[in-house]
Amino acid sequence: MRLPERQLAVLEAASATDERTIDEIAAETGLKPETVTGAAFDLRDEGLCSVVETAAETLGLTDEGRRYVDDGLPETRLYRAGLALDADESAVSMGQVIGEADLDGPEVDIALSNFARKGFGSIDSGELRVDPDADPDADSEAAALAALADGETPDAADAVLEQLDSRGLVDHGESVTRSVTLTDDGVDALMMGIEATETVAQVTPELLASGEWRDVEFSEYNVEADAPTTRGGRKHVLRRTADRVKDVLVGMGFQEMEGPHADSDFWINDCLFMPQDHPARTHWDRFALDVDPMEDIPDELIRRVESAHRDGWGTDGDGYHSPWSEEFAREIALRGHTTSLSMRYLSGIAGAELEPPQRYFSVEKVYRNDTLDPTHLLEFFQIEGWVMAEDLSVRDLMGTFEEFYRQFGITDIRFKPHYNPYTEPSFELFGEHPETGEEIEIGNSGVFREEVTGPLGVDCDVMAWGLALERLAMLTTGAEDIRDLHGTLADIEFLRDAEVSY
Ligand SMILES: N[C@@H](Cc1ccccc1)C(=O)O
Repeated sequence: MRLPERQLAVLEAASATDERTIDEIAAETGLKPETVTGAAFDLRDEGLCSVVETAAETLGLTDEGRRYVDDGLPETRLYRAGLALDADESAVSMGQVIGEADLDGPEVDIALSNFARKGFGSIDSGELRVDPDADPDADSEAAALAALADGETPDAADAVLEQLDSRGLVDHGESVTRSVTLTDDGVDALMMGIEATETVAQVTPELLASGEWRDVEFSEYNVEADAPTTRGGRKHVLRRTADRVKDVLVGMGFQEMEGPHADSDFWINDCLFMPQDHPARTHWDRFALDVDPMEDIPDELIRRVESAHRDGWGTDGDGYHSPWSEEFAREIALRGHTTSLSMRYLSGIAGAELEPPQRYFSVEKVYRNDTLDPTHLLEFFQIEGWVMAEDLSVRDLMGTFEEFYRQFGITDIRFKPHYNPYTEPSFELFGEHPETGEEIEIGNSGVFREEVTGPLGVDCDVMAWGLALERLAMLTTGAEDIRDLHGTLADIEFLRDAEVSY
């Protein structure tokens, strides 16, 4: 039997009774591990050996963890800066210690909370004192980080590793170990004697020029060899979710709306029968812009909207009887919802011909002065939509959502009665988070009141909604924190792999 030299070397290094790993064989033969892997697969294909793969969890460091190995843990830097400023003698102002430690951004909070947790000292009324007996050099978390950085298994208690993990410093990976064992055929072949053939891995100009290429044996490509993962650019998962939403809605017969991000309060709120003293319209919730008021709003429409606010419209309700200012209505702000677009289209000023039935949607950005948290961003995307038809009922609304969300594999949405000044009845929508099992709010909806449709000149039913694109993406990707999806804290590893399920 004849075999390429390296296959023969691997065969001779393998054993019929012990599993030998690729690394062991590589060390023994002096071949590179990837060459051994290739040869082992070739031998397996010839039936001369078997290859078994075992996966094991590996621990490494995240970028943040690696940074701390280089620069020191933030709490340790805080402690040392405190010592340098004699904060063991008397308390020193926190700002000064933070400056000396050169801590910035989120690292400040990280430093303070861990400083306190590790008993490095005390913090009281903006002043910091370090405990001279504390010893950051003996810190088990720092030692475990250093071990992980060196690719070693840290000799640390589970609690220490859990702590590092919860600080987001540990990267969990998987490594595959391949082991080779001789088969009976392999043993027989070795006993009968094998001759080595020279193989050539690469064609060279010399081989071609001399014509020698005709006589040599070429090694085969090993398409199973490990290769580094290459990451090309890809569309952001939110953009892919938005594209998918558009496809689904177009498939359901909807047309797309577009319009300004900065709009007059008239379109954002007044048309929606939102009283001018509503909390959402006050300066702390609204991003007001210091620009000229909007001129081009049809005068007759302004009068009709004003009249709905002052005296009511249609059969029930008699308006707010509170002051209504045209000046305020013309002021410009960043839209807090895209229902401003629905108002523009329903009024006809967007140019659409509106005989029922009609269906419109948009997937556009909105702006709210909210507090950032796992489910709130200051800028996010709304999936706005409305259906105009004679005699719509709540079943139509629920059925539309059920059909829409089903396209994303979400079949368990729930409805909760709600209140909006502009719809009656109104419903909030909830979906269950696939990872946490929590019910999260995914949208708000309802049937527009006569006070909204009447002044716009619409005399049939209009049901409408605003759904949160990011929340939909949380349900489809399993992201637990909306800030992992976009913004400065986005999780790049997550974004590289996240798929839009449907
Ligand atoms: N504008 C509402 C959503 C909505 C639109 C249309 C009708 C009802 C509700 C929101 O932002 O929450």
